[in-house]
Amino acid sequence: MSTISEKIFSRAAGTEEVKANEFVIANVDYAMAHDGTSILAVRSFREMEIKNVWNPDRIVIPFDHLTPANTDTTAALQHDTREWIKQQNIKNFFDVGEGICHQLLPEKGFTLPGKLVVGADSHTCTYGAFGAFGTGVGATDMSEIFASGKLWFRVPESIKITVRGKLPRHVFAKDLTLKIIGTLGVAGATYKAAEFYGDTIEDLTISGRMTLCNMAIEMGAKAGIVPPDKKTFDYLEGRSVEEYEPLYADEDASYTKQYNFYADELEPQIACPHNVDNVHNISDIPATRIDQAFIGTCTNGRLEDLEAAASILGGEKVAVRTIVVPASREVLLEAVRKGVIETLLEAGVTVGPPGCGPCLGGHMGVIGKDEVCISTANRNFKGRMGTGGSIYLASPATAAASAITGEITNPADI
Ligand SMILES: CC(C)[C@H](C(=O)O)[C@@H](O)C(=O)O
Ligand code: SF4
Repeated sequence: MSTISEKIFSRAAGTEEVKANEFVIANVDYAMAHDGTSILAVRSFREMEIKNVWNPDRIVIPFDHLTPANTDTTAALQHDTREWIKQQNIKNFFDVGEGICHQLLPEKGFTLPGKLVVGADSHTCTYGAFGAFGTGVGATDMSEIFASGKLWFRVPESIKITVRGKLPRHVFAKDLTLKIIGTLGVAGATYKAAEFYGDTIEDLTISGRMTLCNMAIEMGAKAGIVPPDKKTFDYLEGRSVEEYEPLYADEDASYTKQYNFYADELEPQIACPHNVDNVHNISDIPATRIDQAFIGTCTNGRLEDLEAAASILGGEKVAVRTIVVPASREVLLEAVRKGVIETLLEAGVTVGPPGCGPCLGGHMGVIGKDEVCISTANRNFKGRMGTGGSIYLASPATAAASAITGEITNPADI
């Protein structure tokens, strides 16, 4: 009678049947740090005066947050980290332009069902879309993993979220995700593992499941997990770096809470400033002008997202500056091959290099103090994209529709 998380931790800790709330020391299957956090993890690793990392092949480092470097300070720090990566013989290093960590680890086959993947980034929970236990830690914890390959955990309790029905036209995984977070609240799943079930979840594409699991942390969850199925195995075919064994919850697994959602009547959702759980039906939002639209990030920067935007923007012109940042080189290449980028460029969109782009306000689309941005990202905290400004979170289709009119707009109205 175990949940998926209990099973993964039993395997990773090499103990029989660990239960929620037990403390374990787990072997980490893959460890990830990006340019922002590897710098700090390396600093603390050096302070430990340990010579070599535990296993260079199990460490993955994408440079995505401030790439290409925005200042000479950033450039110098990145240079130092690159040197350390070379010296440690870490081959899984993805430099400028390869893409966002949470897109690259799945594409490169590191996020496998039943595995424990820990990242020095809060949205590491994205990997639950593949039936892995993916979770974020701070840079100091990451340096411990670099050194030993292990980390202690309190095995989380689990909640069960079941979604039934068919998402209407113009309503996407992002809208469902916002609905769930709006209902549970930013602390509604604190330190819980959220397992997702139901025909709506089964119908979601891999990309949609990644959007859903990506935002699990926004309701406080330690992980968000979709049980792996044929779609998962098909995606991983030809990508997975090693064998894996999918793990599923037992029928009588114990959940501290169960929630039910219905997709049939859902309309596009908007998370209004300045909290991710300030979620409303788009029809309840008063006329709101925008200055910028941003489509990208580890939440919504995949091919399917760019296609959804292009299907709205095709033959139209944007009324406000509109920035599209593909989540990875693979996404960008596919979007070029399929003519999606051409459609976006013709509509007046600015396309940036794969990476986080302006998501956390570092560069390439920071907003002014009184400006309003509609964004497909996962956070709308005050100051997230600049010292001031307001951020409305939405799906790529809603962001694209709003870019055309210059105010928050339901894609059904275009
Ligand atoms: C910079 C990094 C530590 C941070 C995170 O952990 O999430 C960033 O990716 C974010 O989205 O705010
Ligand atoms: S795209 Fe945004 S949310 Fe995702 S890892 Fe980068 S900064 Fe964080």
